[in-house]
Amino acid sequence: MTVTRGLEGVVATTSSISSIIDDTLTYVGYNIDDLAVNASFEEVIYLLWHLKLPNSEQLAKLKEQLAENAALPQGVIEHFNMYPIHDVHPMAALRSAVSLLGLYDEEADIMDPEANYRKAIRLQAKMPSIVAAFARVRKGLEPITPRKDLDFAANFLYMLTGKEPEPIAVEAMNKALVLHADHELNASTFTARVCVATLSDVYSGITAAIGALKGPLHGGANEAVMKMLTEIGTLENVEPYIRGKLANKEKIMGFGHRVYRKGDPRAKHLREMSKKLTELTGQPELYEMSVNIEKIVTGEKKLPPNVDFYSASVYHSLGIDHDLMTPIFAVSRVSGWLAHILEQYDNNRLIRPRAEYTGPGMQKYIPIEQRG
Ligand SMILES: CC(=O)SCCNC(=O)CCNC(=O)[C@H](O)C(C)(C)COP(=O)(O)OP(=O)(O)OC[C@H]1O[C@@H](n2cnc3c(N)ncnc32)[C@H](O)[C@@H]1OP(=O)(O)O
Ligand SMILES: O=C([O-])CC(=O)C(=O)O
Repeated sequence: MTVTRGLEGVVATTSSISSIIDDTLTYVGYNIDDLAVNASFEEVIYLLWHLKLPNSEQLAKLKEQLAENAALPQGVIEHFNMYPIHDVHPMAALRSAVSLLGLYDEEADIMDPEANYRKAIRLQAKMPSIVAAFARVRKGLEPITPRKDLDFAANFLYMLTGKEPEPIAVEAMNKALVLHADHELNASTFTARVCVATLSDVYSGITAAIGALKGPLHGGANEAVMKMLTEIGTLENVEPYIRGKLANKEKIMGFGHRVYRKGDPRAKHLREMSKKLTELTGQPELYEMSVNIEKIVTGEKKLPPNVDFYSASVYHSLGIDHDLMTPIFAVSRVSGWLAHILEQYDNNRLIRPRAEYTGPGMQKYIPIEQRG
């Protein structure tokens, strides 16, 4: 048996959704650089689910479907008050809420493609409502009813804050959502595909994927980057802090990638936004600290920043609570997870690799009273 730890380089499926070839990321053949500058998040959702960009009518219909399905069942909102411990992480709340949402969906276990597409719409529409509602309920605030006249990015910011967002904030959120939407067979997408390849339901697949995204080696890295920036605190402290971590062989969050070697093409868009937004909010040192960290880590370790590095200062500049950064990633990535789930159902095969056994050889059962 050949063991490939972490399945590095293993090609486990075919997919028409997104590709990473020679450090270039495309969604259905469209370069991410093109989409980041030109596309709305709703267009990207349509692209990932239908493998083509929508015309105006198709886009209008999708927007209407998302708006119609954004409201949450009251029970999902109420369950946030039932958690036995106080400081529940919003990713844990999101994971639980999505699982609970499945109990409200009469079609949850209906497996035909039309029913699965309807569930995709409901989940995509409700994920931002869950994140925003939890963010408010935990502070003792009322959740905000989603608005049907706002686009996805604007409505999400509106539900978080209760205020109609500035155009620059909407532009930044839309771009961040576009950049995070899909990424070939990353850990959470693979998790979703493994789950539904048993012919389990869409809600189970998304719940499992949220669990995988939560970890700091994956989506959880954006919150970890913000924690690091907060700990560093000043521009002068960057050098000793980062060099100290590297000397201790600790990982610097937001750097490195399993697939990219020269660099993550999404990072430059987030770097640009970080520069603009930190200047606008009067915190340019946050961007300067980030740039200095990048200089040291690329110089010492030849590791470029990934998507999570500059997204931290972007979301911070938008006034977003630091522990909501990974849930925002999930609000975007659910579009990709759903695309992959629909693709998996369409041409399913159980995903079941092997493990090379390294435990003890054959043993004989010893009755408990004879064991030492
Ligand atoms: C959306 C996303 O999921 S993007 C990734 C988000 N995650 C992070 O930013 C967390 C920090 N980065 C990492 O942990 C890794 O780079 C990963 C998990 C992303 C990729 O990991 P892998 O492909 O498994 O690489 P692995 O962890 O084996 O690293 C290879 C070498 O580079 C080093 N390295 C990798 N990333 C880092 C880092 N961020 N800081 C310091 N050293 C690093 C490792 O220590 C290792 O060194 P060694 O060979 O001397 O032991
Ligand atoms: O592809 C990966 O391994 C992680 C990543 O960058 C993503 O999911 O966006």
